[in-house]
Amino acid sequence: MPWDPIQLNDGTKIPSVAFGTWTLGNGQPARDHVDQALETGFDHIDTAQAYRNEEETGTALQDSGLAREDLYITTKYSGRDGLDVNTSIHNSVKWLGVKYVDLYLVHHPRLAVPDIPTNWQQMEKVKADGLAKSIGVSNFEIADLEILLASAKVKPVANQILFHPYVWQRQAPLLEYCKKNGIVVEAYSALTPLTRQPGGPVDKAATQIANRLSVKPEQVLLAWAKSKGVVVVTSSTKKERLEGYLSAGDIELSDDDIAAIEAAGALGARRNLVRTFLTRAIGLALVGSLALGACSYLGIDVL
Ligand SMILES: NC(=O)c1ccc[n+]([C@@H]2O[C@H](COP(=O)([O-])OP(=O)(O)OC[C@H]3O[C@@H](n4cnc5c(N)ncnc54)[C@H](O)[C@@H]3O)[C@@H](O)[C@H]2O)c1
Ligand SMILES: OCCc1c[nH]c2ccccc12
Repeated sequence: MPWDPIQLNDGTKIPSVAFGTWTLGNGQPARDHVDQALETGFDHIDTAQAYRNEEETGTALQDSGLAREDLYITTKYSGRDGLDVNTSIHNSVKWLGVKYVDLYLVHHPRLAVPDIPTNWQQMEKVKADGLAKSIGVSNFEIADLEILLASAKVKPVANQILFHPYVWQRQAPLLEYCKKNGIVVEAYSALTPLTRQPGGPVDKAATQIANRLSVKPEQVLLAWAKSKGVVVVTSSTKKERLEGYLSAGDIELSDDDIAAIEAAGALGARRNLVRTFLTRAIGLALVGSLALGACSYLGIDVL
C-alpha cells in the first residue's frame, strides 16, 4: 500500500494522506471539490470550523455513498464566533452529518484558547462524550506541548504543523519531540516551495529530481514529507493533481535526493533570513532618516 495508515497512540489508525478544505470557499464549488477528492480516492478529509465549509463537506460525504467506517474525518476547534469547544463540536458533527469525527484538533494554541490546560480538558470531554474518536492539536510548539502534557489525562494523538523543506531545519526538533512523546506529526502546506515561494532552490531541486524520475515536482515534495513518517495534508481543485498526489505514495526517494532537497531548503531558509534582515534594516534606516529630517525641519537638535 502506497500511503499506509499510521498507528496513533490511542490504538486507532489514521490514513497518511488527507484532502484539505481550507481554500475551497463555500457553496456548490466546495461541495464539488470534496466530491471530486472522494471520487479520486481520498478517504481522509481535513476541515475546520474556521474554513466555513463543514456543511458543504458534510453534504459531499453523505452524497459519496461511502460507509462511515471507510472515511476518516478531521475537523478543528478554531474558536470561531467566540463559541466554546462543546458548542463547536456539536455544530461540527451536525454540519458534517456524522455522529462523531475521527480526529478533533485544537487549531492554534493562541487563538481563542483560554489557556492550554483548560482548553485541553474541554477536548478530553469531547472524546469522553464520544464526539471524537481521537483528539489532537495543531500549530503547537514544543513549549506548548510541554504545558499540555504536564496536565493531560489523554495524550494528543497528532500535531498538525507547517512542514516543508524551507522550514525543515526549524521543525526537525519539534518532529523529534513529537516522535519521542508518541505524537504523530501532520504536515500542512508541504508544497509551499511551489506555491508561495516558486522559483527558489527547492523548486529547482524538486524539478530536477522529478524530471529524472518522470514525475511532477509536487509529487517529489509529497514523497519527501512522507519520508519523514508524517501524515500529509494537501489539496487541489484539479483531478489530475489529486491523482498525482495519491500516486506520490509510491515514490521512493534516494538518500541523495532527500539530502539535495534539504540542502536546497537550508539555502532558501538562509536567503529568506538575509532578505528579512535587509528589509527590516532598510525600513529602520528609512524611518531613522525621516525622523532626522523631521527633527531638523522642526529645529530639534538631536545629534
Ligand atoms: N492547521 C493549520 O493551521 C493549517 C494551515 C494550512 C493548511 N492546513 C490544511 O492543509 C491543507 C492544505 O494546505 P495548503 O493548500 O497550504 O497545502 P499544499 O502546500 O499542499 O498546497 C496545495 C496547493 O498547491 C497547488 N499546487 C500543487 N502543485 C503545484 C505546482 N506544481 N505548482 C503550483 N501550485 C501547485 C494546488 O493546486 C493547491 O492549490 C488545507 O486545506 C488545510 O486542510 C492546515
Ligand atoms: O488552517 C488554515 C489556516 C487558518 C485559517 N483559519 C485559521 C484559524 C486558526 C488557525 C489557522 C487558520
